[in-house]
Amino acid sequence: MSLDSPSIALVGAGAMGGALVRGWIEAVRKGGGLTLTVVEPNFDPELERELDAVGAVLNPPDPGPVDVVVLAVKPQTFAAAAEATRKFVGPDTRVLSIMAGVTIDTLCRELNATRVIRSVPNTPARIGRGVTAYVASPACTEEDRALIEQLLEPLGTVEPIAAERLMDVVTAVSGSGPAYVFLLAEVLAAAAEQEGLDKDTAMRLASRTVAGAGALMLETGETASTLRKQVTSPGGTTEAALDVLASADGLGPLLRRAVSAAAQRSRDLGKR
Ligand SMILES: NC(=O)C1=CN([C@@H]2O[C@H](COP(=O)(O)OP(=O)(O)OC[C@H]3O[C@@H](n4cnc5c(N)ncnc54)[C@H](O)[C@@H]3O)[C@@H](O)[C@H]2O)C=CC1
Ligand SMILES: O=C(O)[C@@H]1CCC=N1
Repeated sequence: MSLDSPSIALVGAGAMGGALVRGWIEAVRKGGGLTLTVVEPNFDPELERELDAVGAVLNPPDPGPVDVVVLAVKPQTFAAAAEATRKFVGPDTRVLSIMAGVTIDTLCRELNATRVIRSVPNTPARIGRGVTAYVASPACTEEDRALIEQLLEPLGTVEPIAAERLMDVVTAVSGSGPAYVFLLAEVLAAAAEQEGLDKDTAMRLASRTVAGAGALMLETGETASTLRKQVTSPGGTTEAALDVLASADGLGPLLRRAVSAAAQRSRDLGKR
């Protein structure tokens, strides 16, 4: 998809803000344009070069209120960043936040905004394979939602969420979720080492297994449950392992506690 030449002010361009910029660069390559103001002490010079190469306007003088303000600083930094952000917000500006926990109410109040979208991307966005969930304030129009989806689509799939109260669990599942999967690869490799494999072979086998299983699920469209059953021969090795993982103190209750802790942290971040 191309970009309909929006003017954007991006506040914070680290891992996730940088991924957004990379996605927009790819979109502009396909057509349209972009006027981008970046508020970031350490903006990646490679992104500056790429923006220039696709003909985007970077850091125009006196940008004033823009079409979209994107907040991609840490939630703990928001209060400090808010003051410098207000000058980009006018009556027609949409505010798109990717900050964990920060509520639509807080964003409206701190930025004098009404058309606010709170979203949760995840790190596979770096390769366009992320999933971004979002919820819009009541003042947002259909056009606002369409514009925001256009800005998020380069990151991967986009999921509208029905109610803001669900954004904490969304953050705990898809926002933080990649870390759980990477941890799975790490602990699988550690277990392999304990059973006698050398460190490098263990890590290669574990990471290819996690990556291959994820790709299989994505590319076949089959459910996780179906694919799990395909691996599990009656009386076989997988069954022996799953008896442990699915036990009363196994992976299910453990992840239930982990997701609950992450959702609670998201709520707490919103109270600061
Ligand atoms: N990393 C992840 O997996 C996800 C992160 N998020 C949210 O995305 C936001 C950004 O996270 P990351 O990109 O991972 O963090 P990051 O630390 O990579 O990026 C934050 C950037 O903000 C910049 N910054 C700090 N103070 C600033 C200020 N006053 N004005 C402008 N820029 C300032 C920093 O230099 C840094 O580059 C966070 O709010 C986080 O909750 C949401 C979903 C997933
Ligand atoms: O850990 C965090 O707070 C952020 C939000 C979701 C993923 N990373």
